[in-house]
Amino acid sequence: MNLHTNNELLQAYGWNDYWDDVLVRHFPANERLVPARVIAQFSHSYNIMTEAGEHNAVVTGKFEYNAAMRGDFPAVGDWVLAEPLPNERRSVIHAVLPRRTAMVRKVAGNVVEDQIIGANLDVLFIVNALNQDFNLRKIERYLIAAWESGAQPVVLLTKADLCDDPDVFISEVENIAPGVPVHAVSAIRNQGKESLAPFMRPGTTIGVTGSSGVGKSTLLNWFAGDDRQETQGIREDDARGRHTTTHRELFLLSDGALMMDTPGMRELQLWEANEGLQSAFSDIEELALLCRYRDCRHENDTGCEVNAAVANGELDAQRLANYHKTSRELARIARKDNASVAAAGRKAAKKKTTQSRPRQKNAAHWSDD
Ligand SMILES: Nc1nc2c(ncn2[C@@H]2O[C@H](COP(=O)(O)OP(=O)(O)OP(=O)(O)O)[C@@H](O)[C@H]2O)c(=O)[nH]1
Ligand SMILES: [Zn+2]
Repeated sequence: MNLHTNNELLQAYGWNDYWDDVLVRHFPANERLVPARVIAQFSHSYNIMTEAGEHNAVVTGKFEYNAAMRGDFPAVGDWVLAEPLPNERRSVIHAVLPRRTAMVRKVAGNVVEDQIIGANLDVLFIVNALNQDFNLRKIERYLIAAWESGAQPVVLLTKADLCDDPDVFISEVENIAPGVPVHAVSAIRNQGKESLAPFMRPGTTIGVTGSSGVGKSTLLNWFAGDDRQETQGIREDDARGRHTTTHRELFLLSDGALMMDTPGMRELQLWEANEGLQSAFSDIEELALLCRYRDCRHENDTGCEVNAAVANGELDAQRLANYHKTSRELARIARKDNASVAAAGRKAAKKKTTQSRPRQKNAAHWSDD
C-alpha cells in the first residue's frame, strides 16, 4: 500500500492513525492507490485532496456498476482510495473507506435511499439565533440528527448582541440537552469565538446546521477570517491551462479545523432516529427504566415513573409532550419508509430481470458539471 501517513497535506485534512488503521484492515496493498479526501461533490464528479494537491475525480466504471445505492457513492468528507492519472490533476476513485460518522438523509422517491449529506464529521454545530427565532423544539430535532450521525453536537446560540441575558437561554438549552456544550456568540461583535477553541482543533471536521437566517454564512465567514476567499472557492489553472473557480464544500480554516458547508447540511430534516431519540431524551429514557411495566408508554399507565416525575415537578410536562410528539413522528416516518422500501424491492426485482448489460467501463463525466 502506498501509505503516506507523514504527508502533511493529508494530515491537515484529517488523516490520522485511525484512518491508517482502517486502510490497513480493509484494503489489500496496492501500489497505484493513494488515500484522498472528498472536498466537493458535483453531479458526476468530485474534487478530492490528495497528497499532491487538489484533483478532480470520477469513480471507476466498476465502482459505479457495483454501487447498489446512492449512499455507496463518495460524499463530501469521505476518505477514498484514488488512482492519480499520470501527469494530470485528475484521479479515479476505486473505493470509499468505511465512514466513521455520517449525516444521512432518507430521500423518498420511487425508492427510499440514503443520501449522505456529510461524512466523517467530528462535531456538528447546531445553530439557533437569540431572537424571536429561538426554538428549543428545533434544537431537540437537530440534536437527534447529530446523535444519529455519530458526530458530537455543540449548540451555538448566535446573535447574542440582540439578547439582554443569553445565560437564561443557555440554561434552557442545557436543560433539554444534558451533557451537550452550549455557547452564545456574536459574529458582528466578534464575541465568544474563544469558547469554541476546544472544538476547532487542527484536523477536526465540523459541520454547521440550522434554519435559514440564523446566521450560518456570517458564522462561516467569521471563522474563516482572512481566509474568506478560500471558503468561497479560489481560481486555479485546470488541466487544460484554463482559469477556473474551484468549489469547495470542505475547507481548511487558518486555525487548522475543517469546516463542512454542503447544501444538505444547512437544513437537516428529521428522519428515522430511534437511537438519536434515546440520546436526545436521555433524561426521560432513564426515568423510563424505573417504570413498572417494560412496555410503559408513559401516558396514563400505572406505575409510570416518567409521569410521576412530571407530577412532582422533576420533569417538565412540555418536554414529555415533545418526547411523545417526536416518537409519533418517528413512527410515522418509519411506516412510510417501510411501505416505500417494499415498493422499491418490487421495482428492483423487476428491473433485475430486464437489465443485465454492464455499463460502459470507466464511464467518466469530466465535463458534466
Ligand atoms: N445582530 C446580529 N445579526 C447577525 C449576526 N450574525 C448574522 N446576523 C444577521 O442575520 C442575517 C442572516 O444571516 P446569514 O448568515 O445569512 O444566515 P444563514 O443562516 O446563513 O441563512 P441562509 O443562508 O438562508 O441559510 C443577516 O442579516 C446577518 O447580518 C450577529 O451575530 N448579530
Ligand atoms: Zn412510564
